[in-house]
Amino acid sequence: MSLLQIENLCLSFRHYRGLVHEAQTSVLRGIGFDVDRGEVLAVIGGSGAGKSLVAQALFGVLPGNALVSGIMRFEGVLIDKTTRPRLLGRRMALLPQSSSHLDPMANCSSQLRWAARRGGRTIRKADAQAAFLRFGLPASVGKAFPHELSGGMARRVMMAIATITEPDLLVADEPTAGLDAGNAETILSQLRAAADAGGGVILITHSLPEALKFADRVVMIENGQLVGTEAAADFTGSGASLRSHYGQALWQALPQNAFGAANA
Ligand SMILES: Nc1ncnc2c1ncn2[C@@H]1O[C@H](COP(=O)(O)OP(=O)(O)OP(=O)(O)O)[C@@H](O)[C@H]1O
Ligand code: NI
Repeated sequence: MSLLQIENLCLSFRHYRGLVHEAQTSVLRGIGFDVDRGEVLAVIGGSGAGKSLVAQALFGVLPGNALVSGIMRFEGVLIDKTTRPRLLGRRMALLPQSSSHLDPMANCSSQLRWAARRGGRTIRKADAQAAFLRFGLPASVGKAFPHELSGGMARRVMMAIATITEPDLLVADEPTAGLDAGNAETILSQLRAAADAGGGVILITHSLPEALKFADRVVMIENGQLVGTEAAADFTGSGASLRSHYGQALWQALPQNAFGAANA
C-alpha cells in the first residue's frame, strides 16, 4: 500500500465580481499521484503552476475561499477533518515555501520544542542543538528570533522544525530557495536520507537537475494539471524513454542537452 495516495485533486478559489456576483477560478484540475515509503517524489513545474497548492491542500492549510475536492489517503486512511489532526506533525510534516510561517514572537529553540511536543515528543537542550547542527546551524541560533535570521538560515531552521519528529511523510516546498550550493546539498541529502530510512518525501522544486539528482520519480504540473509522471532514471540520453511530451521538452531544454543536440 502506498504511503500517500492523491486522486483527482481539484481546487478553485471563490471570489466576488462586484458586490453580488460570485465567481470561481479553477487552479488545480485532476491532480493524482502516489508516494511510497523509501521514495523521493519530485513535483516540478514553473512559477504559478500549482505546486504549493497541492501541498497546502494535503495539509489543510488553504485560505477560507478555497474549494477542494478529490481523495487523499495516508496509509489507506482517508485524510479528512477527523484524521488530519492526528497525522500533522507526527506522521506528516510540511516545510512551507515561505519563512513567514515562523512565529516572529518566539525564539527558534522554543519553536523547535513546540513542534516536537505537538508530535508527542519532549526534547532536551542537547537534542535541539543537534537538530540545528544537522542543518549547519550554530547552537546560538536557538536563542535567535526569526527577524535575526538570514533567509537561508530561516529555511534551515524550518527544516529542523519539520524533521524533529521524524515524520513518515515530509513535504518540502522549494527547500533550497535562497541557499548557497553547500547548504542546498545538505538539505537535499537529508531529504534523501529520510526516504532511504523508510520515509516518503515530496520535493517541490523548479529545478529538473535538482530533482534528478535526489528524486526517484518526477511528477510535472503545468497550469494546474498533471502533465507527466516519469522515473528519474528515464531522463537520460536523447530522452527516448520518457513517456510524456512535457518530460521530453524539459529534458531537451537543459543547457547540456541543447548543446548536444546542436552538435548532433
Ligand atoms: N489564496 C489564493 N487566492 C487566489 N489564487 C491563488 C491563491 N493562492 C494561489 N493562487 C493561484 O494559484 C496558482 C498556483 O499557485 P501556487 O502557489 O500553487 O504556485 P506554485 O507552483 O507553487 O508557484 P511558485 O513556484 O511560484 O511557488 C497561481 O496562479 C496563484 O496565483
Ligand atoms: Ni510555490
